[in-house]
Amino acid sequence: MPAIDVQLLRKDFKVQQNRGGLKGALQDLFQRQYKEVAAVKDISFQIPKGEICGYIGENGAGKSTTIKMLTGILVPTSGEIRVNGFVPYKEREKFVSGIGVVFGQRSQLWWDIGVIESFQLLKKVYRVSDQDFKVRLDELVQRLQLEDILSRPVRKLSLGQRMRCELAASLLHNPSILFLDEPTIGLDIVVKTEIREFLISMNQRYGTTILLTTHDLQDIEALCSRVIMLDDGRIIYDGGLEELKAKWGKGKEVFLDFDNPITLARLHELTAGLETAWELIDERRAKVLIPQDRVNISEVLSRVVGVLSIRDIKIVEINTEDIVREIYKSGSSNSSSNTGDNADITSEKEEKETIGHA
Ligand SMILES: Nc1ncnc2c1ncn2[C@@H]1O[C@H](COP(=O)(O)OP(=O)(O)OP(=O)(O)O)[C@@H](O)[C@H]1O
Repeated sequence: MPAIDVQLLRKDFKVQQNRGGLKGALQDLFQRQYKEVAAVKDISFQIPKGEICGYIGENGAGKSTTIKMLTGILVPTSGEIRVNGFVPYKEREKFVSGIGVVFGQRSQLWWDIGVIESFQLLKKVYRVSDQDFKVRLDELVQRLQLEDILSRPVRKLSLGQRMRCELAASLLHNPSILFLDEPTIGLDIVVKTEIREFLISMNQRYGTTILLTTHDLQDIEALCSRVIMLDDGRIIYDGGLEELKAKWGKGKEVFLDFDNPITLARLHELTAGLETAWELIDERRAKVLIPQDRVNISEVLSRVVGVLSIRDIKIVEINTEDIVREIYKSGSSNSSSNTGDNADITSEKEEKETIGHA
């Protein structure tokens, strides 16, 4: 039995429509008009036990709506869901004892009381025995370094401290499935890394199944062996991260610094017959885009390096951000949610280069 089994899952929302102008407002007062918005459109997927799966897509793609249905907060319009064998919005008590949920933007902890008191309340809610609670708490306190913050009220914690407490809270009852909605949002890189390491250790130690939505593709790279990508309520990719890269990736970009001035014509001449795209950066520097599936990178390099004197070489793998952006562009060409505004992603690209020297 898979941990999560979703068949033709759909959620339509009824949204109130406003007619314009005074006349429209008056009409609205007496007779409301509604339209249906399909947030999730008949999607199907299975997640086996012990898998960490990334659930990604642009704003408004339907990620949170799916998570809400999977955790029983929303009732689907149609379709089937089984999580741990349960229908999430039925059999609530049995169902919730097997899952943990963290919404990065919302807290499950009580704001004004000490963290430990929140934990004790959750112990009661989930009916965890004294002994299990102690063992579990000790482990979580140690792994998430909560020792010094346990007695503080949540409102006095930093975001990173709060998120570590949220994770502990979601795991106190030892659930086998963890749903995380943007768990690293707003956190600095150190805390992000700690949280990723913690999640990997939980997964390895207890076989915890994790479904994670994130806009942070580094989360995906660090954690997920599988990615489900949603666009406008539909799944447009479901598979491994490596296949995603191989399928959609454009290849490698190589930056070359030459000892002497160089021309485009000379570079084209040297790589004649190979499908490469050269660009001059300045008179001694050039970059070349090499499509991985069609051209062998060492062939290109040997033709150039053997002839011209090279000061430095930098190889940049077209990273997942770019690939995902490509997918968004092609996958959502009919979607109104695609803004095409990816400037911030582009600017990050250079920082995440993998640098190799030939
Ligand atoms: N309660 C609701 N009533 C009406 N429409 C809703 C409701 N919740 C979500 N929607 C709509 O459903 C669509 C999917 O929203 P959802 O929040 O699931 O997207 P998302 O992928 O989680 O986006 P984000 O990354 O911004 O959180 C959007 O068009 C949204 O406006």
